[in-house]
Amino acid sequence: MTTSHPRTALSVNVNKVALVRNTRHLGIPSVTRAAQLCLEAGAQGITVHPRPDERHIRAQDVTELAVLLKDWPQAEFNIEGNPTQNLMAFIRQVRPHQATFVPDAEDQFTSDHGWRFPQDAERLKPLIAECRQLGVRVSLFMDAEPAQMAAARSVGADRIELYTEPYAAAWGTPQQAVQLERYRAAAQAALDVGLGVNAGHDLNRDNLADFLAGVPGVLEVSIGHALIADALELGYGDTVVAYQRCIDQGMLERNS
Ligand SMILES: CC(=O)[C@@H](O)[C@H](O)COP(=O)(O)O
Ligand SMILES: NCC(=O)COP(=O)(O)O
Repeated sequence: MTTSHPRTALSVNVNKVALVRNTRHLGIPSVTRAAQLCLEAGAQGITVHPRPDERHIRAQDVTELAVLLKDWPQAEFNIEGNPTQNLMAFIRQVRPHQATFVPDAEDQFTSDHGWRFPQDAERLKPLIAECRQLGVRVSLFMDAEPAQMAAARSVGADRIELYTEPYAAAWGTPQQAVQLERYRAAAQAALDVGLGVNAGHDLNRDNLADFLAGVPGVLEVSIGHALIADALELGYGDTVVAYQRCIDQGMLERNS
C-alpha cells in the first residue's frame, strides 16, 4: 500500500471513540463509523493505540478498521504501541502502512516519553527489521532531543514521532518559544539524518498551527483526545475540516 500527501497529513486517533463505546454493551458510538466519517471529511489516515488492557481499542477494532481502510486506498493506517508487548501481533496480522513504536508500560495512563538510546537500541533493531520486511514503515515515538535522532536512524527507523505534550503544555505561556525551538531543532536533526518527522500528543485546534509554523518537515500529525472532544460538539466532519484549516494555516505561516 502506498500513500502520498502534499501537505502535513492528519491521522485521526479514534481511541476515545472506543473508550466511550466500552462503557456499555451496545456497540455505540461505532469506531468504524467514526473513522469512515473522518475519512469522508478529508482525514488522510486513522490511528489506533490498542493497549494491552483493551481499555479502548480492542483487537476486533483493529481488524474491522483494516477492512474499512481497504476502501480508502489513499488513506494510511497507523497502529501505535509497544512492540515488546502486544503491538507486533497486530502488525503481523494487519500489515498497516505504519507502526509507531511507543515505550509505554502495560498499565500506562497515557504515553509520556519517547525511546532512549543507546539503552533501547538492541531490542528495537530486530523488531524494526521485521516490520520493514513486512512492508510496514516504522516510526519511533521520541522526545524532542536532537542528539537522539542519529541513533533512531541507525536502528533502522523510517520516521520519528515527536512527543508534543511538553510543547502543548507550554503553548500560550512564556515557555512556548523555548519549547518550539526544541522541537524545531529536533525535527531538523531528524531530517538531517534522513528520518521523516511525525508529531502527536495533546495537539489541538489552538496549538496546531503554531507548531507547524515553527517546526520543519512534519509529514503527519496524529490527533485523538482533543479532536474527538471537539467532534462531540461539532461532529466528525466539521471537526476534521477545522483541523485541516489549522494545518493549512500553520504551513502557510511556515512558508511565508
Ligand atoms: C503515542 C501517543 O501519544 C498516543 O497514542 C497517546 O498515547 C494516546 O493514547 P491514549 O488515548 O491511550 O491516551
Ligand atoms: N500519536 C499521538 C496520537 O495518536 C494522539 O494523541 P492525543 O491527541 O490523543 O494526545
